[in-house]
Amino acid sequence: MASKKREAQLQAVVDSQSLWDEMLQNKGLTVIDVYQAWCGPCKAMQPLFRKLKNELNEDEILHFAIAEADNIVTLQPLRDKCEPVFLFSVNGKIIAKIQGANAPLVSKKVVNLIHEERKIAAGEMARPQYPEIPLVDSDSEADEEALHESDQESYSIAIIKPDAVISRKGVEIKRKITKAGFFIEAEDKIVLTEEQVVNFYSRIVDQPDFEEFVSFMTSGLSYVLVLSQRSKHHPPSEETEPQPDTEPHKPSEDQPEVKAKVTTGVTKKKRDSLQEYLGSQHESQLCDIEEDAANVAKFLDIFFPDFKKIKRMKLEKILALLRPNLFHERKDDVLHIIKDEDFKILEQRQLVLSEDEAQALCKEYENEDYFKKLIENMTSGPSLALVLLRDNGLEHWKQLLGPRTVEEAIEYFPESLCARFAMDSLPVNQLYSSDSLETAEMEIKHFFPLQSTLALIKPHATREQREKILKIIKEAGFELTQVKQILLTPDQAEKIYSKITGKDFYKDLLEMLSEGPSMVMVLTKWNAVAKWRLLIGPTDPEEAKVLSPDSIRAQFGISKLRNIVHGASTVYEAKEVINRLFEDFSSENPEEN
Ligand SMILES: Nc1ncnc2c1ncn2[C@@H]1O[C@H](COP(=O)(O)OP(=O)(O)OP(=O)(O)O)[C@@H](O)[C@H]1O
Repeated sequence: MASKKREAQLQAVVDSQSLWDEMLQNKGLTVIDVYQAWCGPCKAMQPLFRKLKNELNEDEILHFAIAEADNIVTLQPLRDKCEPVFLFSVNGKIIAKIQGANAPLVSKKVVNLIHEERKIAAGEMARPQYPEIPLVDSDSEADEEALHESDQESYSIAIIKPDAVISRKGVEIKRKITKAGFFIEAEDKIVLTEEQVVNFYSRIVDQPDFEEFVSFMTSGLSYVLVLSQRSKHHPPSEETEPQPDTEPHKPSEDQPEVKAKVTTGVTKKKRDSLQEYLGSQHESQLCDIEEDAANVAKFLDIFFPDFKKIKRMKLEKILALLRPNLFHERKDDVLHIIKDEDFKILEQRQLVLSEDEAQALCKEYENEDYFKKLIENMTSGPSLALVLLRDNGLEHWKQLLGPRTVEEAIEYFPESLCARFAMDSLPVNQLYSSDSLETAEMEIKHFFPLQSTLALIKPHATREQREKILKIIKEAGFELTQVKQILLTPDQAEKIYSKITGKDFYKDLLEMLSEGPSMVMVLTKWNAVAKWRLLIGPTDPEEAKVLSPDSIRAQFGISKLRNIVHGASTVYEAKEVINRLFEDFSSENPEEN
């Protein structure tokens, strides 16, 4: 397991066109790992490169480099490749290319080329006139590109509108869409911005009530879905055709099967029928579908800019834990490694484990004679629990950690975190990993239980400020569970502010709330009440600017009264207000439930 630092020593980092041009001045052979920013250089090949470097011992004529395709114009044709590409440059000329981490082939190529260089230097052979190879255009690559193109064409984008979401019909519509043979490739539950609505509905911008329509579309949560019908491996099957005016075929038990049944060959016909099909199901008013390939490509960029990247990934959420001694002594070192290894830390908390929790997390050691000592140690002080996200996260974390005992780690895997962070206090790995994704899910639910809070964007927020605040909310990892834009009545305001109705500024508060609609939201995440309070900052924006300059109130608040947002103060208050307020909202639309 190589750290980034060691990689950098072994391979020169080429991350700009000028460094690329400079690298081409190398004498002899340079083996270049061309990588994409989102997946990083190919770690699997690094032991091979290190071995070749040591065994061939030709530092003057054998060089290794990593080059990021996105930053180098010459490498443009290699952008967005999902497998690693290795280029072989001899005296500045790219003479060979190998796709995929094919260690035997790469090794053979390097050994042959270095033998040639040795013979040339010894005057035993003339330098072969290898042609410079093009970076693309092999048939297989052209095919791959075409395949990506056709993949893209087979997507459509659906928007399930706010009235459907608030009346809880969104889930039902999604079910009907999958029943009609579509696979939901990606989805998001968001409050659309004005720009997104204008873009998606550009064909109707000239209609007289368009402005009103935009207000409605930006007033609450919508679902945005990326749908596909493609399967490269199954022949067309008449059976799977949806029948717009009859009951559609039986839903598949699981979505991948739905995906596997349909084919590119029938895509167009089936796609044409989705809007019609939803019409026959009386849902077409609640859901709009875009199928035009050019528009779909544009909307993918708008709504899911990372769609292509994420689709190729296997993003996995895992629980990691630093046992008490490690947390106490070397927390920062471990956190640096976690970040260097491209894990995103979604949540983290210190906690003193109960005996039951410690026993559950140390189950793998329960038959060891040091088990009792281990449990004592685990419950003796705070541990650090983390929720981590990464492509192939579970496997990567396990590999980084190495074996379960220090003895084994030191003997066989000295670079593993188990060996590097070994401590006298315990013979076991100081870091914990869930053993499977299922366990990870259960552990995350246990250590990071979800909580909801009530939040409000006050009427004086401009549309632009509201959109920025919603973006901050999303980026902070809150799920927008419910959203309703509403002109709060004094009764409803009292439900939110029951604690302060006796204050002398309460009248002003009511007056301010009557100036226009507020955006009332339920936000959900671990520790949501406290996290939201932290994000909004102190009541007085002037104080917020000093104490918490990045907070929402510091950025957008005007005065104590017009401090842009509200948040419930306690978990109890949040629960009470959400129940009372949203009960109230649903009784406004009884026919919708
Ligand atoms: N001194 C004041 N003058 C004018 N308005 C005030 C004053 N203090 C509070 N408010 C208004 O009343 C709201 C509720 O006041 P509270 O004391 O509960 O503050 P808070 O808990 O920080 O804010 P919130 O409950 O809105 O999150 C504040 O958000 C603010 O709009």
